[in-house]
This record gives sequence, C-alpha cells and structure tokens, in this order.
Amino acid sequence: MFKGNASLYSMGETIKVCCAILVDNDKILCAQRSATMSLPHKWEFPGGKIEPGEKPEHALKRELSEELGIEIEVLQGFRSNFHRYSEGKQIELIPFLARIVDGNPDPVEHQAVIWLGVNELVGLDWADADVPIVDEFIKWYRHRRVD
Ligand SMILES: Nc1nc2c([nH]c(=O)n2[C@@H]2O[C@H](COP(=O)(O)OP(=O)(O)OP(=O)(O)O)[C@@H](O)[C@H]2O)c(=O)[nH]1
Repeated sequence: MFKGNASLYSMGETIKVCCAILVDNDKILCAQRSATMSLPHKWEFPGGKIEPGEKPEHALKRELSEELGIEIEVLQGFRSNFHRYSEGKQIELIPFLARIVDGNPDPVEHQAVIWLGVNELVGLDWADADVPIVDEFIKWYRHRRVD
C-alpha cells in the first residue's frame, strides 16, 4: 500500500533558478518582465535557469552577461525559496548578493530595469517567488554590519 506523501509525487520537477540582488551605492537593480514573457510585467531579480551540472554562480554570471550585458562578482548567497506557481510550475529561486564589475545593465529581454533604494522595493509588483526573498533581503540589509 502506498504510504508516501502523494503531493510530493504530483509536484513534478523543481526548476532551479538563480537570481542576483545587485547592489550599488545603496540601490538595488530590479528588472521588469516584458509582456511576452511568462509572469508578464512582474518584477524580479535578473537571473535564470541553472543548466544541468552547472554551478549556480556560473549560471548567474552567464545569465547576467546574456540578459544585461554585464559582468558581475558574486558576494554571498542567501536562502533559496521554493515556490509553486498556480499553473503547476515549481521553482527553487536561489538568490545571490552581487555587484557589477563591468558594463551598464542594458536589458535584452526585460521591459525595464531600475535601481531602487531598499525602502522602495516593497512598492513593486514582484513575481510571487520573489516576495519572501525581497522581505528577507530588506531585513538583512537593515541589520548588516558595515565595516
Ligand atoms: N530570473 C528570474 N526568474 C524568476 C524570478 N522569480 C521567478 O519566479 N522567476 C521564474 O523563474 C523562471 C526563470 O526562467 P528564465 O528567466 O531562465 O527563462 P524564461 O523567462 O524563458 O522562463 P519561462 O518562460 O520558462 O517561464 C521563470 O519562469 C521566471 O518566471 C527571479 O527573480 N528571477
């Protein structure tokens, strides 16, 4: 007799997605998905799917180069968030604090990118998977040690 957790078996594959919280002069880069992307017009942190066997940091550098034409340095990782969208897609969103080391963000796919102060982040219409990450980042940023 089946005794497992049935919901585990109906969830399907979890897609691993990395994203960058890019900070420069107390501003954070936010990217808006375009009308033709999934989650149209929602705000997110730039990034994308991690390919099989790829290290998350490597995927992040690749995606930011492709999407925004920038080179980044990854500073630290934050706790990932598992989220299942209503259409059934489940993602693990893995955030990293990062900074730009070369280039200016010039979006290829996104509709817009903007730099916002930490206090302004909550005013955006974030993709659902990002909401806990935004909240945790705000708390972390306010309490971080500045040496
Ligand atoms: N890059 C990024 N993707 C996110 C974030 N939040 C979030 O839910 N996602 C989702 O994670 C997936 C990342 O895929 P992607 O960026 O590589 O490619 P994509 O838009 O073509 O994906 P899709 O069309 O298959 O949904 C998308 O489904 C996107 O909606 C985020 O903050 N950054």
